Amino acid sequence: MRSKRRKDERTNPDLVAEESIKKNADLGGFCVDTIPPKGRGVRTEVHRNKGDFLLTYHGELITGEEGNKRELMSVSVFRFFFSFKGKQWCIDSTLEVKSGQFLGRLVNHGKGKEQNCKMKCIEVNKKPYLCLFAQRDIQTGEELLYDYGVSDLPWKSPCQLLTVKSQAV
Ligand SMILES: C[S@@+](CC[C@H](N)C(=O)[O-])C[C@H]1O[C@@H](n2cnc3c(N)ncnc32)[C@H](O)[C@@H]1O
Repeated sequence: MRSKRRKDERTNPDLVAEESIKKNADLGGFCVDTIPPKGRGVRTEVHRNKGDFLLTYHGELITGEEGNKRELMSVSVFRFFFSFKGKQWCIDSTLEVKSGQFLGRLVNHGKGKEQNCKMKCIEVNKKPYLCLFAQRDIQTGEELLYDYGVSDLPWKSPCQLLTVKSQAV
């Protein structure tokens, strides 16, 4: 009975995520790569099974209101807004010095067929944490991609495309 429980703890993705959060360290087996035109991105160095816990979106947990104030002062692509228990929250992962060794913040956006993982909020010690889980099996070397869930992605707007085009001429 006890050994079955231990096995469940090793394989239950939510418990693996909780352990990683408590250890304050990423799981191994991921690497950062430069993936034009996205900049840095994260690849898995080992095969991942559907449902596996992958990485946390590490950063400073602040209220949504505080996150909006910071956005007004300086826009950052490293602020993740979400709701938890009826309140708006933000994880601010802007500072490389504080969050730089954690790779979840570097995972790029992908939608539809290219998306292979999903961000989920889990509660640990009454606090919300954002965690990425595999949405399907992910092959060794694949880039991790999840849907940011935002409609106005700046690099997709016509304005941005025009700028890129005029620079290239
Ligand atoms: C949270 S950061 C991800 C890490 C980032 N690529 C870097 O090098 O620091 C989000 C930013 O990555 C870039 N990005 C993410 N997904 C992208 C995509 N599918 N196509 C182009 N750029 C993307 C955009 O510049 C976006 O503002």
